[in-house]
Amino acid sequence: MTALDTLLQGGIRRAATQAPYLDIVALGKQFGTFVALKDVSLRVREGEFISFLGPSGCGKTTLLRAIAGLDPATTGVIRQAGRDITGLPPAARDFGIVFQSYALFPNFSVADNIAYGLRGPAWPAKRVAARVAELLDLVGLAEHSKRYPAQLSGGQQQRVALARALAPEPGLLLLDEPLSALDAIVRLHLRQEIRALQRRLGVTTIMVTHDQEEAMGVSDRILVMSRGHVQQVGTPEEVYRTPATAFVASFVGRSSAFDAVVQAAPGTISTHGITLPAEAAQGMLYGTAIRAFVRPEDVRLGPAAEGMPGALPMLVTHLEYLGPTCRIALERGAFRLEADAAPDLVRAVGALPGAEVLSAIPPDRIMVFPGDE
Ligand SMILES: Nc1ncnc2c1ncn2[C@@H]1O[C@H](COP(=O)(O)OP(=O)(O)OP(=O)(O)O)[C@@H](O)[C@H]1O
Repeated sequence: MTALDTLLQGGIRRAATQAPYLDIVALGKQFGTFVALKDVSLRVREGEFISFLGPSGCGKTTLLRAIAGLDPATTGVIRQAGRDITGLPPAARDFGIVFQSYALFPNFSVADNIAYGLRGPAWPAKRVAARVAELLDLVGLAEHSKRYPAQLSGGQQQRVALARALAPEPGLLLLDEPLSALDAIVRLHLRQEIRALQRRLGVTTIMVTHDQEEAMGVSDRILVMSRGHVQQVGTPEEVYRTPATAFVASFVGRSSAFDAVVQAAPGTISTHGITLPAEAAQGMLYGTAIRAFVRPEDVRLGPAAEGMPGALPMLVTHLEYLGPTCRIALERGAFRLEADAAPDLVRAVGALPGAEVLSAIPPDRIMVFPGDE
């Protein structure tokens, strides 16, 4: 073993044994008979940025509110920094929170809004003033400290809300759809700012969002939820490339989905009379009904498809020019695929509506899941 190996192994051992900063164990939440969260477990490392992603009503906000103590869980345990906080009221917990609707005090100036939580003996006036000045700088609003919320744009108001949440130096920053009310450009800009700020401060952060691009763009890991269940927890690349369930494959990123059946030859599936090699089907029982997914950027066209197993001519039925790529709808009988290709390639292979192009899917790029999932 080299010195580097020893060092790496030591690091891995330390990471594996390090207690999580936030430890959520078998959390459940019921509203009457309605089960909003079921058996949710998650370990968040110190300094990590985690997003809760899922469709409307899946339980993301309920989970965030349980962590904050705003709506305590029915069952399960939550530990923060080794302390069992499950039964603690919000005021006894250590977090800052930002909501979608800025929730600023309209009759307080920007500076007073930020100072709002800085009370008690630990915060003499001088320290408050210094902390407010520091945060105004941090969120780029030093010149606006005397303004009132109504005199600020939506993005600026959300920066004030962020500064207010961070002011008491909480161990945990909770963001509940913080960007949803903003327009697309401000939204993109602010999400990058939030991430940069979070990295700089090293504050453990959880963000609720239903926008997958947002979650992919800023998170260390994403927790994907559906109907109160955790579907997968993984890095953006893991949830995109190796989704754990059919739900994750269809919810995260674009894909063409089709029903298929596992064939007798190992690693092959068939759909609408077409046989395709699919590595993921290897080891699955002959005759198993599956749901398959293919990402549009994985479809090979023209010369790139030549000689690939399963390559077949497909009819171009529709073409959308999107700037850097074109989105192409392909069809062969009832089998339909969506493909993304650079405009140059589209021109080179003549993939125009009405034309046929040779198309293929690399066998390792077909994601398959048992049909009843
Ligand atoms: N106080 C409540 N009483 C009854 N049901 C509730 C309550 N709060 C939430 N629910 C239900 O729990 C489920 C999860 O709600 P939650 O707000 O966590 O969803 P979400 O994933 O955050 O959705 P959205 O993105 O729309 O905010 C929903 O079906 C919702 O109707």
